[in-house]
Amino acid sequence: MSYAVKEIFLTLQGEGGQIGRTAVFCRFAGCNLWSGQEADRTKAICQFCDTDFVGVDGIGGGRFTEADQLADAIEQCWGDIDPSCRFVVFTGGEPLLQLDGELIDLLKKKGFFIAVETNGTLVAPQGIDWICVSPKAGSTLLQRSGKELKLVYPQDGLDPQDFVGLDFAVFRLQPKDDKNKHEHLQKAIEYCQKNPKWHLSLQTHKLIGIP
Ligand SMILES: C[S@@+](CC[C@H](N)C(=O)[O-])C[C@H]1O[C@@H](n2cnc3c(N)ncnc32)[C@H](O)[C@@H]1O
Ligand SMILES: Nc1nc2[nH]cc(C(=O)O)c2c(=O)[nH]1
Ligand code: SF4
Ligand SMILES: [Mg+2]
Repeated sequence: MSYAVKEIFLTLQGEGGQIGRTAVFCRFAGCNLWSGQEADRTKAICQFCDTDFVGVDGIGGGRFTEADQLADAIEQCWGDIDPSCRFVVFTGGEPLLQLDGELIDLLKKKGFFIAVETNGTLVAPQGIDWICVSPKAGSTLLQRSGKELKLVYPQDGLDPQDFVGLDFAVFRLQPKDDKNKHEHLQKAIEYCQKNPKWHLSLQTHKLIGIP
C-alpha cells in the first residue's frame, strides 16, 4: 500500500474528547465528498470543509510507498518527548480511504495511541483506539459506532436526533465555521441546552492560533 499525505505536524488536539492532548497530526490527501478544489465546492456533497487536503506539499507531506516509512515519519515528528504519551490523529481529507491495518499495527508497536477523524462513509479498520465520526448530509453513514460522534451544525437536511440511537459514547455538536459562524454557535448552544445528550464542541486550535 502507498500513501499520499498532505502534511504531518505536531500540535494539540483542538477538538473533541482528546482535546488539549499533544498529538502528531497525519493529514492524508484526498476526500470522497469533495475534490478540494474551490471551483467544485458548490457541487460537492460536503461544502463547508475548512481544510486544504489537496496534494502532498505540506510540512512533512509526501508520497510514502511503504507503511514503515510513514510510521517512521510519524515517530520522528513525535521526536524525543515522553514516549509513554505518544498520540497520533489521522485526518484529512478522508483518512479511511488510506489508513490500513499494516500502518495501525506498526504504530501500535511504537506505542502510539491512535485516533481518527472520519466522515463515516467507510468502515474503519480494526485497532484504532479513538474513532470520531462526523456525518455529512447527503452521504451514507457506514461507520456507525465509535468513541464520539461530532456533528457539524447546522447542516441542511440533518437532524441531530437521527443519530442518538447509534453506538457512540458521546455526542457533540460542532458549530459550522463559515461566514455565519456566530449565528451557528448560538444555535448550537441553544440546541445543547435543550437537548443535553449533546455536548458543545469548539475548535479550540482556531481560538488559540495553533495549526
Ligand atoms: C477536515 S475534517 C477531516 C476528517 C473527515 N473527512 C471528516 O470530515 O470527519 C476534520 C473535522 O473538521 C470538521 N470540519 C470541517 N469543516 C468544518 C467547518 N467549516 N466547521 C466546523 N467543523 C468542520 C469535520 O466535520 C471533521 O470533524
Ligand atoms: N489542532 C487541531 N486539532 C484538530 N482536530 C481535528 C482536526 C482536523 O482537521 O481533523 C484538527 C486540526 O486541524 N488541528
Ligand atoms: S468530508 Fe471531511 S475532509 Fe471531506 S470535505 Fe468534508 S470536512 Fe472536508
Ligand atoms: Mg482541522
